[in-house]
Amino acid sequence: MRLHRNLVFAVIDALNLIFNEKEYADKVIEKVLRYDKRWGARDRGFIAETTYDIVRWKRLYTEIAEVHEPYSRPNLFRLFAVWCVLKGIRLPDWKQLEETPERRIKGRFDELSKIRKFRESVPDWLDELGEQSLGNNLWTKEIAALNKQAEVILRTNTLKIKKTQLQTILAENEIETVAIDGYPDALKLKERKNVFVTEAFKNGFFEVQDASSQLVAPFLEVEPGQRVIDACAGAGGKTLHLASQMENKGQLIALDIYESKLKKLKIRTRRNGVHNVETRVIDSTKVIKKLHNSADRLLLDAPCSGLGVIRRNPDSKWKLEPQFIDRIMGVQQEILQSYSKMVKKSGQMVYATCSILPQENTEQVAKFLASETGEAFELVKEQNIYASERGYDGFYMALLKRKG
Ligand SMILES: C[S@@+](CC[C@H](N)C(=O)[O-])C[C@H]1O[C@@H](n2cnc3c(N)ncnc32)[C@H](O)[C@@H]1O
Repeated sequence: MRLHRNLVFAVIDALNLIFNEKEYADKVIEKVLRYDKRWGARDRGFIAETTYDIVRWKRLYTEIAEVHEPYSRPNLFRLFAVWCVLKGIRLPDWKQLEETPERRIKGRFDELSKIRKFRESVPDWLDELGEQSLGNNLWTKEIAALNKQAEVILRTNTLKIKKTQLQTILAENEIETVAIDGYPDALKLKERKNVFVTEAFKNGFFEVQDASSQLVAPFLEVEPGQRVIDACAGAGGKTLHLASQMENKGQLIALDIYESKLKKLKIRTRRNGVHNVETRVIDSTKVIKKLHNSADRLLLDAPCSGLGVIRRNPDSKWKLEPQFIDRIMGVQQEILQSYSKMVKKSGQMVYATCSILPQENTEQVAKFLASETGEAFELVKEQNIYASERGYDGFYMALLKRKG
């Protein structure tokens, strides 16, 4: 691979903004990719993937390069040099990469790879928490799987098109996909491509949604004509899936505490040809009270640590703090306690997170069921979805039924 100076400089700029200015990696990449309109898909891919790679392996690379925060520009180049050496890419004779100690880098890599927190590039506290919560074996496998680059998975919008038709249309645009067993609406891209520029996307024929996330809406067992509430709807990834499972019939109420997210959801419903969604901002407890005892189905896709999706957000390894996890666990129980009252007798709800920690998952559900409000519910089934077992994001979901 031949390295182009302007692309590498863009990576260094991106790393500076992410590591030193603490900006979000996805936003930074969007910004940096706007630097030069002439860059093609391969150039853009190089910038995005190299930046994400160095973010993902930050701890390992900084230990190897022996550099510390805040990173000066020469030190960011040292991290880049480590990336090149470990990838087997021949270093160009640029001033910034002079005197790169290639043998020492390889030696340090071999040495540090023996220790999980360095090999898998995680902070001490997270490595300890992962091992305590999941046990040594599962955590070791899981963190390795979560450090792999996520594949691009699409969910067919069955309101508009059949999966096989979508596959044909994409193939005509040189986007080759394969179906995935056990995920009825999913298509996996054979090769990473920007699918958002396609006519098929603009026509609302598909959404980009991880395979594990595609299991959540079906778990709720919705039917056309029901009243369904999606109480933590965000920008609506699962709302749209629920709408297609309801065949656009019945009432789907999407709630969130952020109006900005619900606005994005509205735009997506239009593209998807979804007509049965109504959005409401939770700006007081009244919004929830008005809906008490009214829902046939309720989805609680709760805010969480996001530890199951670090393949997609590798910088969350560096942004996440133990205090945040403690706080969000309080919010999760609060959501279970107060929002479950929206379910009517014999109705069902799903509590889901994109976390792999039992504290946020099965233990939250057990605590809820043991509480006064929870007595009205019974657990029908629950599922832990591990990245190391399925190859997709880590998720948890529990189906609970309100007694008749
Ligand atoms: C895991 S995300 C939801 C993702 C979304 N369901 C999707 O599939 O795209 C959790 C959502 O919960 C929202 N949230 C946080 N605290 C909340 C609360 N107390 N009540 C309702 N929603 C909340 C967040 O704004 C965020 O959009």
